[in-house]
Amino acid sequence: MRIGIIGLGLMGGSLAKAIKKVHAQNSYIIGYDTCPDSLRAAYEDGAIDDMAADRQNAFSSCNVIFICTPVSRTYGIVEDLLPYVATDCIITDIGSTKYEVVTQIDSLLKTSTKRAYFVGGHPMTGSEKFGYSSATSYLFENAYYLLTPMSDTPDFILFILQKMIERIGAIPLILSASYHDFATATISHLPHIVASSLVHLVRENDGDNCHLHALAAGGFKDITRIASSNPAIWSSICLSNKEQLLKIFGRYQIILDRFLEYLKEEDEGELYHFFDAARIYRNTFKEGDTHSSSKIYALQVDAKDEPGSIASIANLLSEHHINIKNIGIVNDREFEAGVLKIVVENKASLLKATEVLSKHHYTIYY
Ligand SMILES: NC(=O)C1=CN([C@@H]2O[C@H](COP(=O)(O)OP(=O)(O)OC[C@H]3O[C@@H](n4cnc5c(N)ncnc54)[C@H](O)[C@@H]3O)[C@@H](O)[C@H]2O)C=CC1
Ligand SMILES: O=C(O)C(=O)Cc1ccc(O)cc1
Repeated sequence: MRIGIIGLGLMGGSLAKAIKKVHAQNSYIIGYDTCPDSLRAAYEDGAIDDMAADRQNAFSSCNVIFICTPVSRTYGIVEDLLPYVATDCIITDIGSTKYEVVTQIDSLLKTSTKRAYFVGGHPMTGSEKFGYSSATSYLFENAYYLLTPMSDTPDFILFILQKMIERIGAIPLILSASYHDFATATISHLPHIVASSLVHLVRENDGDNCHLHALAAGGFKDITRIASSNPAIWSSICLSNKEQLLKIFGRYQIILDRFLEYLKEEDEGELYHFFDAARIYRNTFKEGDTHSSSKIYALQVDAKDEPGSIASIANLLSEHHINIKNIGIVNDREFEAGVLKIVVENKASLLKATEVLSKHHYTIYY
């Protein structure tokens, strides 16, 4: 299969690496990025097989093209590409908003003489990091990958994309574009705005001694991690999901106003209930519990903040034939001592890893 990837940052770079991991023999990836350094880095890494010199002709042989740029760029790229793509080419994107892009491209395709398909996509995974240097081959594992087909998208087109998504370890889920935008405004876009506004609150209220900055730890760092995300990506997301964001902002304001009322009234019972109801609901979100058939076998282990400590743990597990599926530093910890999250293949590997690491005096958490 010949695959095009336009935009080789965190998401596009990760996609290229993930496809290469599972399809190395029978995939040929042509990449393009307006940033020459990202394009060259992806090529030198072997994540892509060819560097497109331009955005148009270079993709004419592709069966599937993924657009992995800021959402504001997607429509223009499809418009430029369309005259050059092969008949029956599948074009998809991975942008965080769907309704605007899908509606505009639907109109474009309906007035075009070219028979090509567009299916909106959105992997529900990522991080506050950005750029090709942060791309990993395992980003999509066990993540929901939302698809928002057009009303006339043929089943076989959807089937091809679903299979590709499953091969990179993600879980395809079909939604309407409008419901997608409502859902992501609520669970992702508004939380990003809240995180950035909390950072502004500290910045604007700190004194010359910077005490607020020095004291902010634990909960503040947990809730504001995503404020470190790429501003170009997030301003583009907000503009593209303006209607749903305004709606959900209004509902959020009602909750804040309710809280303010309880506080002004010194209503201890309602204040208690406010925190308790949130606590109970929050505790029903299990980390990594995305899909019943994709149980994650993971443990967390304290790693010293010194060179070689991660390698020692990885070597230890490898010596005992324990295959590591995923490994990463947990960001949302109160202290900086470093907790390493390790995902293994199955329950037997998890028990063995626990035994081996305990024997070597590592502290383990689940
Ligand atoms: N960051 C995240 O966690 C997630 C992001 N997304 C979506 O993925 C898309 C990409 O985001 P990231 O990879 O995080 O951003 P990024 O900033 O890491 O990468 C974007 C890349 O697109 C390139 N680019 C920009 N304009 C271009 C153009 N006209 N032609 C070719 N390349 C161009 C940039 O040079 C950059 O390398 C966005 O639409 C975002 O909404 C979706 C899920 C998660
Ligand atoms: O880092 C995080 O927690 C994220 O929220 C990543 C993310 C960013 C944008 C998306 O559209 C989906 C996921």
